[in-house]
Amino acid sequence: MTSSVLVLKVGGRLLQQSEALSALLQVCQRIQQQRPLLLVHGGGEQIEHWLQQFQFSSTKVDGQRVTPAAHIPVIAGALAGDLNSQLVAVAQQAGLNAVGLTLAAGASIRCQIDHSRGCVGIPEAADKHLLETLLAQGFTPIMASLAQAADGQRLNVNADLAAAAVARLVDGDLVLLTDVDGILDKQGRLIDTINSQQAQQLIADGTVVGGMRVKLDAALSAAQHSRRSIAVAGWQHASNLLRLANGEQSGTRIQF
Ligand SMILES: Nc1ncnc2c1ncn2[C@@H]1O[C@H](COP(=O)(O)OP(=O)(O)O)[C@@H](O)[C@H]1O
Ligand SMILES: CC(=O)N[C@@H](CCC(=O)OP(=O)(O)O)C(=O)O
Repeated sequence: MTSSVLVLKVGGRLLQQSEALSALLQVCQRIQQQRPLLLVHGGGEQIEHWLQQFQFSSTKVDGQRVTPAAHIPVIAGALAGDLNSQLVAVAQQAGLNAVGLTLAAGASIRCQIDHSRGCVGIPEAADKHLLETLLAQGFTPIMASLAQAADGQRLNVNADLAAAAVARLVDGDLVLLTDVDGILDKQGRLIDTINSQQAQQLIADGTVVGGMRVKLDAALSAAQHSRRSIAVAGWQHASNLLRLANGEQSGTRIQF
């Protein structure tokens, strides 16, 4: 049994699949009996939908959303309001003592502003006191990928980068769950392991693009920093997560 924290990132598409979500959170509840668990979530598709409802058009550059200040109330409503409270509710139904937070809670994560994209944060580990306190008391923090700058400006943060910063903060193992089985090669076959050189090649030759490119960057920097491998795996089969939590292989392992 390991006592290191498991940091699990889930994206917006999982939150639209109620059966898969509740199956996954039941597995989370079993894992939480063995080791501290923390969730970080995104919600890219829901943000897209909410922005359209408010007649805003939105673009991404290299997998990350360009975020004018006028979009922030809508994004905060989607991420920290609707999705976070939904995830907390499902987690509590599964028996977890879940606490909904943003990255800004307890000044856990601080951000530089990515001025090229507007109100977007580049997250860094900052203060672990709040998360360590919650984890030590058996709570399961569930963090929405919304942060703030030093001047209090709220910032939209890519959830994979957010999860990597949180994993660094709590010195945890990082699992990035997504809607595909892992990172696929040009023929659509699952790649078992990727090292730093292979990652650069997969990005340079256009095999890994968009959201998966951000995920691979996040995983690589987390692996290099923690000197541990990082998993990118699918959420479709909740048993995958149990295997990963037990140190077994599932999906793609990003090596340092
Ligand atoms: N080489 C690749 N292997 C797998 N998925 C890829 C690859 N390149 C791009 N993608 C895309 O990345 C998506 C996952 O990233 P993203 O949409 O950001 O998901 P999430 O919401 O889980 O973070 C996949 O659904 C797929 O369309
Ligand atoms: C800056 C940036 O790109 N922020 C993301 C935050 C949500 C996210 O990352 O959601 P998924 O995990 O579902 O992709 C966005 O606005 O889509």
